[in-house]
Amino acid sequence: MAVYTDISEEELGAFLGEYPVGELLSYKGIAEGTENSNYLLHTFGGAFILTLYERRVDKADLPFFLGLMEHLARKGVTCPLPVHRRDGQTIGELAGRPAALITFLEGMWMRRPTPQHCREVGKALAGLHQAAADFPLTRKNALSPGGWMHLWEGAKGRADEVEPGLEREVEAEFAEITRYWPTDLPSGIIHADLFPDNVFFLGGKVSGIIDFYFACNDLLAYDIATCLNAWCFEKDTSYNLTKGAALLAGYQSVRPLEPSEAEALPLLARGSALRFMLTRLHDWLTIPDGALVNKRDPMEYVRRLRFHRQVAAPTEYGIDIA
Ligand SMILES: Nc1ncnc2c1ncn2[C@@H]1O[C@H](COP(=O)(O)OP(=O)(O)OP(=O)(O)O)[C@@H](O)[C@H]1O
Ligand SMILES: N[C@@H](CCO)C(=O)O
Repeated sequence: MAVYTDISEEELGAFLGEYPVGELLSYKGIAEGTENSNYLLHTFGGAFILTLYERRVDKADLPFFLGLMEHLARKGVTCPLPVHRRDGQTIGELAGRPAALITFLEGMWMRRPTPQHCREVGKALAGLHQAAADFPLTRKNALSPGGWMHLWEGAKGRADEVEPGLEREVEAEFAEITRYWPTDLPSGIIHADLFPDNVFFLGGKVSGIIDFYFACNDLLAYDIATCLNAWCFEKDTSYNLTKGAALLAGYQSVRPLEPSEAEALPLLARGSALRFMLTRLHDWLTIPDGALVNKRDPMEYVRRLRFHRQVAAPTEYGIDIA
């Protein structure tokens, strides 16, 4: 459960007074997510999500994240819309935290995505890349190779607590991945965390995309690599080629990949696995046991890293190279 900050009915009522949403009817903490505190609210005006920004979110980035959601929604991507206060602002403050109110999206996230879901998410990702292309703000990816090193420096001394030998293994990965990391592929705004819990479905179709708090400017194909990691592995860490092929075909039905992007997939997938392993490792070592947060297992991503390391060609991900 990710509720780091408790709020009282009185302070919430006062906060909502600034918004044209009517009187508060009910609110409760949401038992999912890891990064921010989220509450589901019902008011006379409808259902909303209240987010209090914690830990990794820099307040200075909020205009980028919230502005991006408005931009995407205007372009037909179903994502939450930030609610404007009466003074026109979308960012307020509650319980000492920056806070925003966004619209509630209907739909369910898929605990067990099928190849058809993977195809739909591939299409949705390409649509997002296209819709975001003319968003005027930019944000550097804080979790690209420079940021990974920062996380690793803080965690490596204790990595062997998670699995003996992990420190040496990850050191070697860093050296390889950063040495060959591409910089000249098509870039734009990426979601950067498009995991199944951030994509809602209704009737087999994507009904909404949430959680833009890692969005940034980076390589478009890196976002695809993250989706392959998040959507196309089974519980036993076997890669599901049918799901991978469906996700890639879905993406390419909207935006065909350039040959250089397809070529880079194994390395991008490796880098993306390293990135999620590192944030998980950091959290694993720093969040106290018993905190009301789901700690995610870094080893799931170490195992993905090991898979990508032995991939010899992008076709092993199921990509159709014309
Ligand atoms: N606009 C929305 N409409 C409906 N439900 C939402 C919305 N935004 C968030 N939620 C719910 O809140 C949960 C947590 O939201 P979110 O993923 O943004 O949190 P987070 O702490 O950033 O999580 P993550 O670990 O994925 O980064 C979601 O899984 C979903 O159940
Ligand atoms: N999607 C991330 C957590 C939130 O950023 C993970 O599974 O590690």
